[in-house]
Amino acid sequence: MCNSPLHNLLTALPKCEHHVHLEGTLSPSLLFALAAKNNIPLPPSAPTPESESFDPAFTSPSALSARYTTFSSLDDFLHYYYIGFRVLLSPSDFEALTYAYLSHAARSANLRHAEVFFDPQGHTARGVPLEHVITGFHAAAARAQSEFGITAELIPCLLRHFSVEAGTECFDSLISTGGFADGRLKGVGLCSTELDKPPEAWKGIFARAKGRGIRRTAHAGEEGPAGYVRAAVEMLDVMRVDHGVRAAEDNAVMQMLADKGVMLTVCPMSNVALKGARSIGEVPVRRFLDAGVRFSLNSDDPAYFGGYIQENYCAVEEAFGLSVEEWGGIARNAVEGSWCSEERKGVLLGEVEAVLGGWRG
Ligand code: HPA
Ligand SMILES: [Zn+2]
Repeated sequence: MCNSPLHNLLTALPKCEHHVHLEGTLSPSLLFALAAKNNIPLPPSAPTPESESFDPAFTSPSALSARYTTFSSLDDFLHYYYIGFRVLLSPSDFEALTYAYLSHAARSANLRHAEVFFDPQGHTARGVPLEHVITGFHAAAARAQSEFGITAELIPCLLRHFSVEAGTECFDSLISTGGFADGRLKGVGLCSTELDKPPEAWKGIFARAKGRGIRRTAHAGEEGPAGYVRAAVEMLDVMRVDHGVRAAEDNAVMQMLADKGVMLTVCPMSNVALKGARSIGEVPVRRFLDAGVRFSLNSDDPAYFGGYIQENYCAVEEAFGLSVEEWGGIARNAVEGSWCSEERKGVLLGEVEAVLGGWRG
C-alpha cells in the first residue's frame, strides 16, 4: 500500500507488462526449494578448496534476499541471476515459476497481459532443452488465463555476454522449435551485460528476424549510453527498447523516439536497485512525459529488485505525483504498445476506460 491518494486507482488500473524476465521472478524461497528438489548444489556457504568461492548469501533464503538489496551494478546482479538458473530443469519447474508470477501479478495488480522474456542460452548451455521452457511456460499461461483471464506471451532474448556466432546458433534453434511460426514465441529480444556491447553487433540476426516477420526488442540505454538506444532503433529496427532511460541524456535521441513512437519499457525499481538512479525520482519519467516519449512501467526482475509491477506503479506515483490523466495515458500506451491482437487490445482499452470512468465518478 503506498501513501498516494491515487493508490486504489493504481491498483485497479488494468496493466500490461512488457519487461519481465521469467528467471527474474524466481524468489529466494523457490530457488532453495527447487535446488533441494533437483539436487542442485548452490555456491557453498562454507569454503571448499576446489569449488566456487565462499558466498554467505547462499546460507538461507533470507541471507540471499538481504544480498539482493546491495547490488552495485547490472553485472553484480547478473552473477546471482545466472546462479539462480541452475535450479530450473524440468517443464514443471518452468510451469511453477510462470504460474507463481502470473497469479501473483493478476491478483495483486490487475495485470491483464504479460510479455515475458527468457534467456534460451542460459538454459541450453546447461543442457536444458528449449522445449522445457516453452511447454512449461505455456501450460502455466493457459491455466492462468482460465483462472484470471490474463494473457501471456513468451519472448526469447539473446545474451550479449555470448558471441554473435552463439547468438546466431541460438536464433536458428529457436526457429527450429517452430515457436515463431505457431505463436508460442512472440518476438526476439537482446539482454545481459551492456557496457562495451553495442547493439549493432547483432544487426545480422535482427535483420533475419525482420525478414521472417518476427517482432524485435532490445535492452539498451540501461547502463550503456544514449547512442546505444539510437543504434537499437536504427540498426536493429526494434519496435520497443527495454529500459532506454539513458536516452534522456541526449535530446536528439529523445526526439527520434518521440517521432518514431518507439516505446521504452521502463523499470524504475530495477534502475534504483542496480544503481543507474539514486532514487525513483531520478528515473526520467517526467522528461519522457514532457517530451512525448511513450513508455510502459515494468518490474524487470521482481524477485531481485524488491517489487512487482504494482510496486513500480506506486513508487512512480510517490516520486512524481502524476495526474489521473497522465496515468490514463500510461495505461493506454501500455495496451497499445503490446504485441497482442487488435481484438485483445480493444478489450483491454475498454477495461482501462471503465476503471478511469469509475474513478472520475
Ligand atoms: O535489467 C536487465 N538488463 C540486462 N539483462 C537482464 N537480464 C535480466 N535482467 C536484465
Ligand atoms: Zn531486463
